[in-house]
Amino acid sequence: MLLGIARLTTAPGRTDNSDAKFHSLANVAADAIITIDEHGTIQSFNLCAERMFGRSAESMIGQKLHPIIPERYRRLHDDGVSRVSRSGETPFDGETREFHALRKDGSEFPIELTVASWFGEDRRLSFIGIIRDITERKRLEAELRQLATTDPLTGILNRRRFTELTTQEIHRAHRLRHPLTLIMLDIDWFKRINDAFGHTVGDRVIQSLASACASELREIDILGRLGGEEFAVVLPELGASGSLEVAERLRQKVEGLQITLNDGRIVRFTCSLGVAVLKDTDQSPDTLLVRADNALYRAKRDGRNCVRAASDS
Ligand SMILES: Nc1nc2c(ncn2[C@@H]2O[C@H](COP(=O)(O)OP(=O)(O)OP(=O)(O)O)[C@@H](O)[C@H]2O)c(=O)[nH]1
Repeated sequence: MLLGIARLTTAPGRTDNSDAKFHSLANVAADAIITIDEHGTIQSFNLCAERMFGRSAESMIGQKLHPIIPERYRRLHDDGVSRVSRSGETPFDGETREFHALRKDGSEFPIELTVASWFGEDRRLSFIGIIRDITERKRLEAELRQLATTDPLTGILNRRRFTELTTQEIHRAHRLRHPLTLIMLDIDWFKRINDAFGHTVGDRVIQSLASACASELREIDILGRLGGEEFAVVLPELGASGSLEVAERLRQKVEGLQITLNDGRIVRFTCSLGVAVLKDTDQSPDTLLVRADNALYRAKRDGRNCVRAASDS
């Protein structure tokens, strides 16, 4: 749109002053607007750019853009400007892309940049960059991603994200012909804990179990809360015996946990675990989860606070 200013036709009987129009528009714009010549030298730097980068127009006009570009991208920028100037082709014209920019205090922030270019009356190429600070948008995106993937009570993966990552791991294990196992874990007599001590204490039990399990697992393991007092762990690269050992370690760890209430009472709890090994026929987490759930059911039936393997593991 701003590019069009240079080409605006003027109503009959009125004189045009494109420069004045450009500057008055640029200075009320909510985005930073910077123009550079074919050598990458700044020609104009609007008020919003001054605020965004913490630099005055006076100090920037006549300089290169380097002070507002993080050092690692400067070379790339210079090469891009000289390539475009040489060829006269402007591949990003009108496109909006995301980059990082630099404030005077050295802090980096994400921006969205739209570039347009035009040939002046002297046939020289100029560029205009419209820059939007997208820090807030990025923060909200990260927050949304966090909400969509984690369980708010424990901070571990929610069922949806656990299923997504497990699906990826299953495909990887099949492709590489590597082992993979899944453990299902369920707190024993959890309803009694809620009934005896209240929901808030029940929540603390769930939280302490989640963080205890997370601390026992490797970086590559996937821990998720499937719902209520039910959890699952995927152990890539581990076969039946290795995962039975991990499950037994988790069982002992949970058995050793305790929560001290304000009145000094101590709450202890246990969990039951079911282990299933990935088979060639498992194409999604569903069938693996069913076998682990059957093993978990046997652990409950066999008196709880124990580990059982799926019959074919
Ligand atoms: N405090 C709390 N309780 C929950 C939450 N989600 C589910 N529950 C409770 O978890 C309890 C699950 O009880 P059951 O499925 O009967 O199982 P259990 O009492 O653990 O018995 P077993 O699994 O057979 O050992 C129910 O009372 C639910 O209300 C939660 O987020 N917080």
